[in-house]
Amino acid sequence: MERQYLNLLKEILETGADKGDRTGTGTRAVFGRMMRHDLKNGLPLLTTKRLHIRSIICELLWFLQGGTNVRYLHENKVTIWDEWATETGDLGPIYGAQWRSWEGSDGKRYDQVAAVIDSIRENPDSRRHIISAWNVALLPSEKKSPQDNVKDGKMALAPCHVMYQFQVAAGRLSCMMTQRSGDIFLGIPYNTASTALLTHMIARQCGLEPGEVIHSIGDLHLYKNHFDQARLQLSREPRALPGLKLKNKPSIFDYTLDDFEITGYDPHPAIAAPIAV
Ligand SMILES: Nc1nc(=O)c2c([nH]1)NC[C@@H]1CN(c3ccc(C(=O)N[C@@H](CCC(=O)O)C(=O)O)cc3)CN21
Ligand SMILES: O=c1ccn([C@H]2C[C@H](O)[C@@H](COP(=O)(O)O)O2)c(=O)[nH]1
Repeated sequence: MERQYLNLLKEILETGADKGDRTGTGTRAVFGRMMRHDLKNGLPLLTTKRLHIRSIICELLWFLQGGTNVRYLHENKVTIWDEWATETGDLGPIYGAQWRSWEGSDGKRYDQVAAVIDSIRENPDSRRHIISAWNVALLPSEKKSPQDNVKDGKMALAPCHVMYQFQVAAGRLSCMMTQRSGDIFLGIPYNTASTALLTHMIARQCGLEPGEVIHSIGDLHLYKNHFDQARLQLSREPRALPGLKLKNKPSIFDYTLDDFEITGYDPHPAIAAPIAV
């Protein structure tokens, strides 16, 4: 499980192509990789460094509420989106807006999360259980700052985790998440864990067992100022995966932080790294 992650980290360091990027930091990158995590083996949280699980859960709850302002994150002492927000805390129509209220050309608002739960319940065999954030009309300009994009009514950042596709088979719900761009040291561990939590939550709402999380990534990169941290992490041995105890709730939109209990998480210490803005 975690070996897949460590192997990708090693592959990028040893064989990746050096390339520039929007943030000006510089990266070493590969293109088109996949990790698979069977949720029956545990919650896919890294153990070779401690992850700040409260940030991951709160960010997911914020998306599920349709949140696009850092206010809710701040109320929970989560600061991971601060660098991209305007002075009023706004991030434009990012994930939360697209998941819960995608504006159609007919002027109607579409709740993709509620719709995907309905479709999984009513037509489990469908191959169209999808939540997409790639709303072309609202993509930001790479030539402008996140804050200027928000002022133009655009997203602060283009969606990275672009699409979630669910499949029901043999009573299990699996999710393939497609990510166009992945910061392997800081972003990817959050994205894998978040997708696993979302899969558990939707499975519970639909009376299904959680299946696999398949994480597919386009440009997968290690920022140049994360090389030493990556080497330190590669020197560590993975430990047993933690478990998740999730409360039952009438609706997926009723969850709060207290409804998640992570059991048996015994990671190596956290490794600090600067975020590329
Ligand atoms: N360059 C970059 N990488 C990302 O992963 C990323 C972005 N930008 N922009 C939008 C969001 C914000 N995300 C973030 C932002 C910060 C951390 C971070 O600094 N994590 C620390 C702990 C900090 C905390 O949770 O309070 C870590 O050690 O994991 C992680 C993901 C993921 N996304
Ligand atoms: O959930 C997320 C959000 C962002 N990232 C990373 C991937 C890139 O390093 C940057 C985004 O920059 P782009 O120039 O828009 O690709 O943020 C992530 O890994 N996970």
